[in-house]
Amino acid sequence: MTNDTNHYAIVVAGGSGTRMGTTIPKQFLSVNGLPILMHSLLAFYNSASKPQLILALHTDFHDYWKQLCSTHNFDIPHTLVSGGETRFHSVKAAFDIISDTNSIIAVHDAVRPLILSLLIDTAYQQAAESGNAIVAVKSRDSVRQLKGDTSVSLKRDEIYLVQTPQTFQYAQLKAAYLQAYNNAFTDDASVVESAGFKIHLVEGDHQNIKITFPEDIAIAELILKNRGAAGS
Ligand SMILES: Nc1ccn([C@@H]2O[C@H](COP(=O)(O)OP(=O)(O)OP(=O)(O)O)[C@@H](O)[C@H]2O)c(=O)n1
Ligand SMILES: C[C@](O)(CO)[C@H](O)COP(=O)(O)O
Repeated sequence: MTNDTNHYAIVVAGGSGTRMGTTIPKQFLSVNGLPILMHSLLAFYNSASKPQLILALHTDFHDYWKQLCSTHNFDIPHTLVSGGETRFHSVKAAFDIISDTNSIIAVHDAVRPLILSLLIDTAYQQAAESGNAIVAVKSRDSVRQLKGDTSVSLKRDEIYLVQTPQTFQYAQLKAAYLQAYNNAFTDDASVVESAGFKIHLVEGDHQNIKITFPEDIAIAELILKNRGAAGS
């Protein structure tokens, strides 16, 4: 990678949030007075890597998003694309508008609003060196794997729980997202691995939670409050 490598961030927000169970998809819910999705975009905007932002949103919510931006005076530059049927299809739709083959691209769940800008920068740096960088944390719990009607203990030091951002050199994502969709693709690392690339983990942050269930909103607010108190 050369010094003129450009950074992009694909923020995927095309889901419907069925497990959250709210009328409005969870990425629009408020955490500390700001929609979850805006926290995520701000983390990338405030990073030293200064990526160009691409936001994948279901077409039905484009006007709603524009209204929210106006309400919150949210004027961070970003390109809006239409999300797809699954996360895979949303990532693909966003990736398809990138033509810069010398770029490094981070893919991030809009619903991980607590991502730290410093970790984003580490991920871009590591992807520049290794081809990709997948943010993940070591399991803090003991882990067992079901095997038929019994279970076996696994070495927890060898178990990583995968988060986002997941960051890649352009060529890896290009090859990966040419593949047909497979429901074993639960994240970008699984898609890129299936295209034949070795996956590189970088140490993540246990506070980089994914907002999935209602209680996650309260947890996120508490973490932000503690961060604010620590910074004051
Ligand atoms: N068709 C889809 C499905 C998911 N996502 C995004 O992928 C991220 C992780 O997905 P998840 O937490 O599973 O979100 P939902 O699919 O919305 O949630 P649920 O599975 O509970 O319906 C979210 O930011 C979500 O908006 C997306 O961009 N397009
Ligand atoms: C991409 C991801 O957030 C990594 O942990 C996760 O795989 C998304 O899974 P979900 O089933 O869409 O919540």
